[in-house]
Amino acid sequence: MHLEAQNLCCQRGAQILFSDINFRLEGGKVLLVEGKNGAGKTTLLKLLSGLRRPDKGEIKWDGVAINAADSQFNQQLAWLGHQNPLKEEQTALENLAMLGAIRTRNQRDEFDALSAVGLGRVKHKPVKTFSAGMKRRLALASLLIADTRLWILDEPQAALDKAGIALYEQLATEHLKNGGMIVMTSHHEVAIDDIYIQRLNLGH
Ligand SMILES: Nc1ncnc2c1ncn2[C@@H]1O[C@H](COP(=O)(O)OP(=O)(O)OP(=O)(O)O)[C@@H](O)[C@H]1O
Repeated sequence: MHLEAQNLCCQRGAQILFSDINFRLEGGKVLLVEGKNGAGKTTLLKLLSGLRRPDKGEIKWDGVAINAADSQFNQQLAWLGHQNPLKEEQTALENLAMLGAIRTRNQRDEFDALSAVGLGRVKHKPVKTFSAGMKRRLALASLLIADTRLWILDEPQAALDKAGIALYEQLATEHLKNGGMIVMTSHHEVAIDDIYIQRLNLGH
């Protein structure tokens, strides 16, 4: 499986954010999308997730346009934006069950995923009692129960402490070792082995 972008262009108002973006991402690779504040990283991730259409160019999953009727793209995608898709009144376990229901599941259960991100002891607590870092950990747990090849993650490490960042890097590396792919942004260096890394700099 592979994700491919061909001659992508995106305009916002009169401003051309980026043009002629090309890449091909294979299993076992992470694409680090780099660039300053406002360079268009989030916008590019939204295009790649199918949440927004490019002004020009094509995005293909295994050679098929991601918005084509016969595309397998949506079954293979786990998207995590800036904001955590969590319900404040519900517990960690309830939130994870809800997030699990919207994606193809793997064999891992919610309890195991919550333990893996260090939230095992607060699984029955409502999310409104969580810190920002705990909420991000919970959002990341949703990736662990999904059977999706591609993770597209906008600043997955935001709000995480040092241990949380290391945990994310470890989970990401496991996903890559299993043949998964990741597209992500980060304003910090990401400690994932160079052999997995592909970079895309949006300049500006
Ligand atoms: N809803 C919107 N309407 C109009 N312009 C927008 C909107 N959202 C973003 N923009 C513009 O698009 C540009 C790119 O924004 P984007 O969020 O993709 O950048 P980014 O690289 O992710 O930034 P950051 O590092 O701050 O997260 C910015 O110049 C911004 O002003």
